[in-house]
Amino acid sequence: MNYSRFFNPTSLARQPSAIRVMTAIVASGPPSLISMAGGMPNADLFPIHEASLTLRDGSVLRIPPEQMKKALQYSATPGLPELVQWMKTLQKQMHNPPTRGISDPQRQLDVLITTGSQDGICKTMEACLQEGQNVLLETPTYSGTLSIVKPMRPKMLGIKSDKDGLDPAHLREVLSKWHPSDAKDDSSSIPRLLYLVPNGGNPTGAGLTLKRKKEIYELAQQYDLLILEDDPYYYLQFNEPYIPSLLSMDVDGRVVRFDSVSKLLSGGARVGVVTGPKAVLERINFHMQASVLHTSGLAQTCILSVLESMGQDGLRKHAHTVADFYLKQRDACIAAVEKHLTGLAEWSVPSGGMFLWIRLLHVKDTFSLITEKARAAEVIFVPGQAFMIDEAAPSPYLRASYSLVSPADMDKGFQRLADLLREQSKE
Ligand SMILES: Cc1ncc(COP(=O)(O)O)c(CNc2cc3ccccc3n(O)c2=O)c1O
Repeated sequence: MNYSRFFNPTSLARQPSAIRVMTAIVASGPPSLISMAGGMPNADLFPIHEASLTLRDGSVLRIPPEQMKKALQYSATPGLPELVQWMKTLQKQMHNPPTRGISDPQRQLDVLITTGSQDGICKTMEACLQEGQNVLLETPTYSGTLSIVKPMRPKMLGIKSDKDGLDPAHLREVLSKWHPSDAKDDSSSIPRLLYLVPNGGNPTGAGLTLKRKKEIYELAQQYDLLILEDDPYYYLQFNEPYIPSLLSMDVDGRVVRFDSVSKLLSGGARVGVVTGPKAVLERINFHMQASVLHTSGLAQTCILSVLESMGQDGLRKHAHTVADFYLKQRDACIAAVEKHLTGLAEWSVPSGGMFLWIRLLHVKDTFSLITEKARAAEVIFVPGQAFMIDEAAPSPYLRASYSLVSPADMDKGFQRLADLLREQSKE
């Protein structure tokens, strides 16, 4: 793999920050090392001395003084070593990535803690994209990624998707404009990056089938694409066994995977996990050294304490409990739309995640309906335009999230939407 072809000049210009290099040396040095290098504050002066976390099951996790000192002090950019190691073990267990132990230092698998997977995606896009460059994005897709990508003004090539996720046939059709050999020509306009959400799609709730993942991976090999596998809903798949990830089939080191603790443990802790080839994670690491230095040590420590108390099996058990909750919520949501929107809208039943993607049958564009009339009727959704590459184009879609609302309120909410649609059709 020639990774340099994926990075823009700004990313290639990034070098290790001197301060972060010193921090790493101090952290790994012998106790006899006398360091007057890092401008670190004296942690003995920090007012927070220790903490305890009471979990819902009544157990109490202690963060003792020595661990609290580390949590409150500056720490390594890639993440607290113990948390990085925990995540490496989890990724091995869940995905068994083929690049885990390979000798090639560029392709060898690595793990990095970011401030939410959002920041991992952001820094990866900021390392790779250039104005006017072709980039492949599933469509519709996560509005947060579109807000990262659009200001960089690449040429966004939307790849169609359906209830089974991104359509490999359309990906093949779009790529057929080039020849695989163009990937060896630096001056070629051939796309180099593919972004997708494989499970519990946002906004669609769609899940990529294994067959499609294999086809997508083969196309990525043929055209030398880097695949950004944005997968915060992996553990919110409603069917088991989980469909194997693209990371699990990544023999080349071309998959950069984004996981998140947001849907299982805490969204506000802002802890994400990037897993992928060292050559790519190094670029993100250098960018973090210049931006945030590292993700909050306190947040990482709290998450690590919970994970260590759960263990890998406990986390999977917790994930099943969470997925079961969202499955019940999904079923209540489907019951409500079947009751109120049959004949007025159409939808596919989500295979994971927390979103239902609804197409209104007699509405050209949902934007004003939702932001004005639905709001007045005291029910709110997200208009489809938010998930489109061309946000100016009318969209008959809306995204409903069933994560927070009770089944009774879902029923009321869709009743209000149905009344609105019937009112509108009389106009
Ligand atoms: C596909 C995909 N990739 C990455 C992320 C970011 O996850 P994180 O940074 O690891 O927490 C997300 C989070 N999506 C949303 C978050 C959110 C937060 C407050 C309010 C609304 C929100 N809505 O609507 C969302 O869709 C996602 O869906």
